[in-house]
Amino acid sequence: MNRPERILVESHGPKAIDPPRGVFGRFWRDLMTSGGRTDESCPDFLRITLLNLVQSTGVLIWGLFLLLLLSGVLEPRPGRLIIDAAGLVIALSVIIGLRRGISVPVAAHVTHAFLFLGLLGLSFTRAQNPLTMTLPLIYPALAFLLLDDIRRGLAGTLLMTAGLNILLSSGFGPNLRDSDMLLDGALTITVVMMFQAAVMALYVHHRKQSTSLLRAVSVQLNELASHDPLTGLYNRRTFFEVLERELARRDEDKRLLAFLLFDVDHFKAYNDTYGHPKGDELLKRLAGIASSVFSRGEDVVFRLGGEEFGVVFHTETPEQAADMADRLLAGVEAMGEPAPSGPHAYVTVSAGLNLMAKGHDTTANQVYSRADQALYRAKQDGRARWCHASP
Ligand SMILES: Nc1nc2c(ncn2[C@@H]2O[C@H](COP(=O)(O)OP(=O)(O)OP(=O)(O)O)[C@@H](O)[C@H]2O)c(=O)[nH]1
Repeated sequence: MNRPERILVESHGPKAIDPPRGVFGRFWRDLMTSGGRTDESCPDFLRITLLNLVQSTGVLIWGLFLLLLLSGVLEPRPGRLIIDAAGLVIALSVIIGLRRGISVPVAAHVTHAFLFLGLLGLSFTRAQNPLTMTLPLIYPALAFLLLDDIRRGLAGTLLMTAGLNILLSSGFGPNLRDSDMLLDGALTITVVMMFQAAVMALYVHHRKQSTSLLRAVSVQLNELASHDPLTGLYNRRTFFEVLERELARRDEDKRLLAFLLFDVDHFKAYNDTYGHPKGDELLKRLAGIASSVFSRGEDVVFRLGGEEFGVVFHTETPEQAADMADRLLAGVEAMGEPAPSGPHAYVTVSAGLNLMAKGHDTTANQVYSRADQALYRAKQDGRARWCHASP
């Protein structure tokens, strides 16, 4: 079967989203969708939402610290103030940047780097606090989701695990004098992180599987939407897409663009005489004959409906196009299928040939309709013949 170079059947459209209720609901939606720049149909929606979530939590935490530092509840040491201000500026920059459309990977890398350094810094400075020791446990999952990359997620996990184990064994961490607790702590962190890594790997594996399943389904849907199920040829819908594309690039090509429309003669009588299943069989055989006559890479054969077929092809000269039409008609007759009625012994087809002159036939509809008029003339003139579309 002939194939056009590229046929895409796409369908998209944003999903309807319930309008958020209340001032807080609207604020939250506005924050998470980067000021309405994204919605659930956006491929990076989850990642952008996560980035907004991490960074808005950052704004809250850094803001609270700033208040505590400025109000004197916490000692406002210059180092603390600098780190706090930097955290606040980065968190706000990422949130505003996402609203303005900065690239998601950039926002993700900035967030990830800050998270990594922050958690590592916390582990060093607050290692005595058991709660701090649990914070890095959330790191691998966040790193993985933010970077959307299993290799980096795993590398980060290993780094963090190694770092924490070195920390613990070098004298930081809770119950430092109790070597059993030390070992327990290191083991727990290692096991938990490895478990997270395993879960991530599993998740990625399943996601890959479902992605390839989705791809296969979409290929099948594309096939169904673009092909005629009886003959396996491209259908009418694809015909118009292909023809529009060929018309658009006609000027770049020195060759002639041609369209041959053909239709079985007395097909109703054939069905009535031999039965509908035999009629179907005949249509399939005709599809095979047309595909073998028009078998060059760029030739495309379509079933346009009922017993009507079309071929879009290129030729060097009008004579060559006429020769192709002759070969198709002769090929059908040579099949030797007994005709149900009419003057011909065997089943025949009639056709209209439209050589799309440059400057004429600017739309696929015009091309089709002029070929259809030529086909009509061929039928009027006694069938089993083809006519040129009048210029
Ligand atoms: N077996 C079969 N018949 C079909 C199919 N689609 C359309 N037909 C039949 O094709 C016949 C077309 O009849 P007409 O339009 O009168 O054309 P015709 O009998 O070929 O007459 P001319 O084209 O003037 O020679 C109708 O009887 C349709 O039922 C199909 O998929 N399978």
